[in-house]
Amino acid sequence: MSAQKKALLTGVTGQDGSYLSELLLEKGYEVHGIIRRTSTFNTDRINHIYQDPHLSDTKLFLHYGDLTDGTTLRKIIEQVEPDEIYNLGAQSHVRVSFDAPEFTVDTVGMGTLRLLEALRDFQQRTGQEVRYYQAGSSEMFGLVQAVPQTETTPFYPRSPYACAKVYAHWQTVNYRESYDLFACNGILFNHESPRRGETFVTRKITRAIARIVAGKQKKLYLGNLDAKRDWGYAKDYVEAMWLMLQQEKPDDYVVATGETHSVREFLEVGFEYVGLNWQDYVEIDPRYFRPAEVELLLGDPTKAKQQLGWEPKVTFRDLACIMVDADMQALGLPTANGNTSKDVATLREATIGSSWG
Ligand SMILES: Nc1nc2c(ncn2[C@@H]2O[C@H](COP(=O)(O)OP(=O)(O)O[C@H]3O[C@H](CO)[C@@H](O)[C@H](O)[C@@H]3O)[C@@H](O)[C@H]2O)c(=O)[nH]1
Repeated sequence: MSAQKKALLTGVTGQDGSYLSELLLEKGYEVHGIIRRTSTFNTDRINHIYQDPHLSDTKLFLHYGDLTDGTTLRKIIEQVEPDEIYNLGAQSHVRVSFDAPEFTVDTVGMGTLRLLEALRDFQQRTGQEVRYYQAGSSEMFGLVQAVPQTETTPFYPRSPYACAKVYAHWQTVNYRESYDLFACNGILFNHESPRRGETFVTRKITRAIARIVAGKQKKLYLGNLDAKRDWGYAKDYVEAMWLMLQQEKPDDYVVATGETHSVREFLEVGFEYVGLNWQDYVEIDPRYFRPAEVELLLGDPTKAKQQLGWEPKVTFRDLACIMVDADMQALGLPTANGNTSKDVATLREATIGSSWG
């Protein structure tokens, strides 16, 4: 292993990729991210940590590639020789996965297999250990089998996205057991932040609140308000990813807060925070319903707490308020009273992030 650790991330331009890159850079890593070529810039979330690669102290490097392109993944691994790989890339929108199932499964399912194969070959050929983190999802639990959900709760996926995540999960377990790879699955429950893509429900709500306050929007159209999620703060969650790869043995962990709240409750907290009544603004549009819905997610993070020493730090209410404040600030509005200004200051840097879908 080189003196300075090197990490390779897929999904580096996403919410989690940007927070994880910051964390790894703080820890002295050299960070390599794989980005997709797009006709418009897609690096908003990492622009603040990106430096000109010609500078001698550059620590963040970007490589063009894609989870659908195994040859390039191999080339990048050969070139970077990473100590750790974090597979965060995906078509990650559950609703969109019903519209684009093949693409979703190709990136999420086959993409994971391509990466694991490339990693296995590299490790076997060079003898260098590469630790692997697989971004698993609480969506894998799908139709409720038991609550709270733990590492041993059976999966019952309810979307093309979730089916592909289950496939990726078991491939990761299989590669660990078959080839003695240090490969971990993080089963992460929903995690949000001001960098969340605008089409996920929390950010859709907080962005709409700010736009309503600014007079730029009159209505907010949503789907199922009864769905319940275990919502945590993304910055807390990337720490758990890193911790998993620092253990003596590879294993799988649930990462969650242990609390569940409905979409309706998120609306209540967010609108109330700016002194508005959500019922005056929200309308239901069936286009946002899903062919099959996951009604209830509630995780039990006991194993992560005990074995990783990991704790979620941001509560449900604080999370909603942090996100509202950040969206207010992005529109040049004063933030509402009562929020922790430290969090807003830390988060102001990146109220961006457009995920399509
Ligand atoms: N996106 C969206 N969701 C809505 C809306 N109205 C209601 N919802 C409901 O809000 C819940 C949360 O939806 P999302 O924020 O889109 O997230 P998700 O489907 O739970 O998936 C997210 O979390 C997973 C981990 O559990 C991740 O794996 C996945 O990639 C994604 O980040 C779902 O039950 C959805 O039906 C809407 O207008 N838009």
